[in-house]
Amino acid sequence: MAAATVAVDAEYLKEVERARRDLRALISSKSCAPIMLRLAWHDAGTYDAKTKTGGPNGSIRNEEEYKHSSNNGLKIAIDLCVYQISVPNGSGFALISEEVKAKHPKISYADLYQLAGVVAVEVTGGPTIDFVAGRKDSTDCPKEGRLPDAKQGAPHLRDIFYRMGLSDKDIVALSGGHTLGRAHRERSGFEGPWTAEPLKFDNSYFVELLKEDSEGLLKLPTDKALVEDPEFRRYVEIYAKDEEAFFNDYAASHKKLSELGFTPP
Ligand SMILES: C=CC1=C(C)/C(=C/c2[nH]c(Cc3[nH]c(Cc4[nH]c(OC(C)(C)C)c(C)c4C=C)c(C)c3CCC(=O)O)c(CCC(=O)O)c2C)NC1=O
Ligand SMILES: [Fe+3]
Repeated sequence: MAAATVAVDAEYLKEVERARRDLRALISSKSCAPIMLRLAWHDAGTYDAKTKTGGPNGSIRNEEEYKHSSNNGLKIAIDLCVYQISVPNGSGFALISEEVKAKHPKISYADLYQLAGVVAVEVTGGPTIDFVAGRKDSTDCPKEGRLPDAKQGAPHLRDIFYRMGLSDKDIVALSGGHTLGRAHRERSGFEGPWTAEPLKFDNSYFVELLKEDSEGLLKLPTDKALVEDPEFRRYVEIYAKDEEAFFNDYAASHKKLSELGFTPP
């Protein structure tokens, strides 16, 4: 059963562009591009191509799903879709809460989270990613265990990403998203950034992968699998040498992941 879609008329598309502007302001002002990108992936990365369940449907906003241990920390990003504006009130400042979602009630959470992922890559200097609107929200939460386990290696990565309907090239390109952000011990048990500039979207993740370990920089077991497996390594070497090739492949894989199970209206 293909994922249901919301009616996308001219008004909906205008709302999407208004929300894109609000997300640019929010993500830039809060420097929260990495966690917003992770939120978009964790909503989409549950897709099962065989059963056509999970995928980018906003279900991660439900406590049952954001409480999964692989989603530790993501409630911060879910709540960041509510942003606060401080306004003078005579005796000081009052915080008013202006929910991006409340400002744009027509937009589904599913579209909002994927739009946030696209904007997060754009505002940190990454490639422009084509965004097609129309995802419908679902409250069906997949069982825990559909996202990859960082402690495993290449066979596990293939099991998880092939189940989504993605390829070896997608696995390597999407892992390049670790050019942004960092791991937090209290969330995943891992600690630290993957690159020297965790708020800059570039190909430095792949350059670091091909070097010896650098003090203070992280390599997950799943990251190391990308250089240990000869098929994955082919792409790592291309992306480390050619940032444009990485940007092109990343933009295509990002769009694919953000549209798993979704047939654009
Ligand atoms: C390919 C396998 C893969 C694994 C196992 C993975 C695991 C993973 N990713 C991140 C954080 C993490 N991940 C990501 C992008 C990301 N994540 C992700 O893997 C999925 C979703 C499939 C698991 C994809 C496909 C992408 C692609 C863009 C960002 C931007 C951050 C930093 C967030 C922050 O700074 O808070 C953490 C640390 C969480 C924390 O402690 O805050 C871990 C353990 N990321 C991976 O790529
Ligand atoms: Fe990750």
